[in-house]
Amino acid sequence: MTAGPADETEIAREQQYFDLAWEARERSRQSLGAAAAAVAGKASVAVGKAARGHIEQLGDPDEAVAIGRFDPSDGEALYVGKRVITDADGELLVISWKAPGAAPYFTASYDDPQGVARKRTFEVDRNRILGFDDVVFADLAARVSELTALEYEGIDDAVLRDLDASRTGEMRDIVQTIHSMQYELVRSPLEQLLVVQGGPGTGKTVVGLHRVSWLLFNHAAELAPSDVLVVGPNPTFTRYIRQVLPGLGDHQIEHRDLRTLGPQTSTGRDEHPTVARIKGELRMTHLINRGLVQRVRFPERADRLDVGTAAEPVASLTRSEVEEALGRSINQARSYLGGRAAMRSWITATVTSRMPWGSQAPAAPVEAALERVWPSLTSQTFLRDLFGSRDRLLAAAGEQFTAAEVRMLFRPASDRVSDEHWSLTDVALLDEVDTLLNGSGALFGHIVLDEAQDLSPMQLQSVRRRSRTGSYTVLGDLAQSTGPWARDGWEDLVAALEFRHPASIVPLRLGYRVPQQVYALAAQLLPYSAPSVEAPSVVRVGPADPDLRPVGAGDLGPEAVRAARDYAARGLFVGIICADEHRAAVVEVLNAEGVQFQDTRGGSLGTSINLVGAVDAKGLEFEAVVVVEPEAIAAQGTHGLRLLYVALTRTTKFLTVVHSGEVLPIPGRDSPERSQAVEVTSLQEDAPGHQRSRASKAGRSPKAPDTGLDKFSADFATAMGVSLAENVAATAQPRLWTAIVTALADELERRRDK
Ligand SMILES: Nc1ncnc2c1ncn2[C@@H]1O[C@H](COP(=O)(O)OP(=O)(O)OP(=O)(O)O)[C@@H](O)[C@H]1O
Repeated sequence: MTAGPADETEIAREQQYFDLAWEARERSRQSLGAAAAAVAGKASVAVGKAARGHIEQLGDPDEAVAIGRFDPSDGEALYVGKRVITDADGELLVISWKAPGAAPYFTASYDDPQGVARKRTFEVDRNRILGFDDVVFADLAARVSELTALEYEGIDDAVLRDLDASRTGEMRDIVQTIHSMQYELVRSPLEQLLVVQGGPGTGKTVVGLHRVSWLLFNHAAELAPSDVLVVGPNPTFTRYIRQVLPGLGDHQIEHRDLRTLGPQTSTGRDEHPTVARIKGELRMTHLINRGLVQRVRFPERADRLDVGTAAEPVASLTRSEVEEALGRSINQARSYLGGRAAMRSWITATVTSRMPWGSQAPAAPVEAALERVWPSLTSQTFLRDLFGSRDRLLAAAGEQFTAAEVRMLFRPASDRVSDEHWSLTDVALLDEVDTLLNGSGALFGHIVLDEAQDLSPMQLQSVRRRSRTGSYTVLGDLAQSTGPWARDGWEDLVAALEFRHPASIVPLRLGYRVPQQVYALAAQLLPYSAPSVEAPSVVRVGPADPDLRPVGAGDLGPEAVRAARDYAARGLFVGIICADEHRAAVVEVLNAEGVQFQDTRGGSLGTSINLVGAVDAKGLEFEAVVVVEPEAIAAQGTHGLRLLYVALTRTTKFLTVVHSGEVLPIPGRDSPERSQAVEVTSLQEDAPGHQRSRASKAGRSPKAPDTGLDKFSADFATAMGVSLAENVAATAQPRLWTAIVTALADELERRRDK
């Protein structure tokens, strides 16, 4: 934005406020620092810790004090920032974006200004104001018929600027530009299983993370940071997102990925999809359960259990008394190892009672006898032994698996358990075993599950067992669902996770990441790969059309590297996405040409060129993407076209497709029932009013999805006499809001029940 003379005066005025707030914040930092230093090394560790915690809450000294402000028609302007700032007298200078009082900044719209006359979004360089964008709601309302699609949807220049900003290997927060639809999800009640379905780049991940921050602020009494678990698909993704929450002032939140969601990390064992599919099924819990119980047994062909050796006998227990004790311990035990401890106590007590008065059963012989009837196991030793023995598998499988399935599950066991290779599906099984061995582990009050569309029932069970409350935010896109457990609906996931609280499935419909020209290409896959999924409306037009480069099969690697190097030379953050079969060819050229690159299989992103497998590209984004040989990506698994859709939708700006086969290898493309074209227009280029008429043509309002909450929460607030001023006061009293949200949730539940 270019500032005119009037703007210059206004910027100077705003800068004064920014300077004032900055000084107040830095004064707080100094006094907290002094308090922490004063108690350092003394007994008041808690005071020092609290002071340091508060300093952390103040954020970076370079951070701008506010992201924007809004002017109520009948009151003073309110500045909204990432954190609360008060002056020396405790007066609020900046309210937190998470406070209920800040809601109008995000939710005011031209047809429901909510008492807001104007919303201003600042453009800053650290705490220096460079300019601002104003939305004057009265103006918008007066020219409804002329609104551009962007204005209609509430997308302003600040959003477009943000989307054009450079990308690195770390996701950033979007506090300043959270869209009203996204905000409704961010602040929707804690007590629910919220499933967010949205196309690529609709903001599911950022929304999920901002929701965590919002929940922690507004439900501080029920939810501590260490009570929140964020689960992503792989370590690269987790590294990509893990700075967002600390940047929002929320530390100590646990991040895990599916490869580490168990007692043992996956070591990348390759597995046939049919085997992976079987191992993802819930009947595996029966197999594991039975397999474990069968490890507890009196030795065959023996009628006594001797404690001690032939040379040094201690005692001898009969088969029947031991079997009776085993049965009792199994029935009463809460875990395998708990039962084993009970059995140890029984052997010790029984042997002691048969020894001369005053003697105690010696520990080592008792342990050896115990090991023969109730072996000590770890999850890894148990599963290695189970999969490595056809007899054990057959005995555990019972009627629930066919002989062919048992054959598929069998694999030769490694000599040492540390040499065993574990697949991704093994992790969920090991987790099941771990729970049976040791009982439940840590439980969380809220779980965010990202890229949830691919999870197997066993993986969902792993997630479910970590939930204490049934409160989840589940994020995913059915059109990107691939792998052995690809799904076309959310019903089974909801059934697997839902308990205590109701589920709601809410869509996100605006595509932020992918530019219109690129999405127009990718969206052609949708009618074939995921016909029931609606394409998002893309927000903006990109800088270039997709660059499609036909080459001979032998030139795929060199051409892909050439394109990537060109992008990197322009300072862009690049991803080369290919099928596994082309990885080696690309690596060879990269190495031969001495190109620095990051192979994301190592678990992280580099800052320039990254080489990414199509499956691992999920959730990631780059400024420029080079997709290598779409046919090979589409041939990976039964949902290859979905995988290609993922690969084509990773860019924020440029896309090059290097191909020797077809760019969009769609089988049966010309069949009439599938030939409907997907029209992808960008809101940015839409003629005035176009978006509105298009939306009404499709029979839906372009406003936020009707969760029933919007209107109701407005009614409820009015009924309770919660004015804007009181909402602001609630900034300092999050508990009031908690009460409102709880009451809202109760009321919603009551209505649902009716
Ligand atoms: N309101 C917004 N303002 C600015 N940027 C946004 C907004 N919403 C989303 N974005 C940006 O759009 C991009 C995509 O967001 P995100 O990764 O959360 O999408 P996603 O729906 O999870 O995508 P995928 O399905 O590919 O995993 C990110 O760069 C994010 O910062």
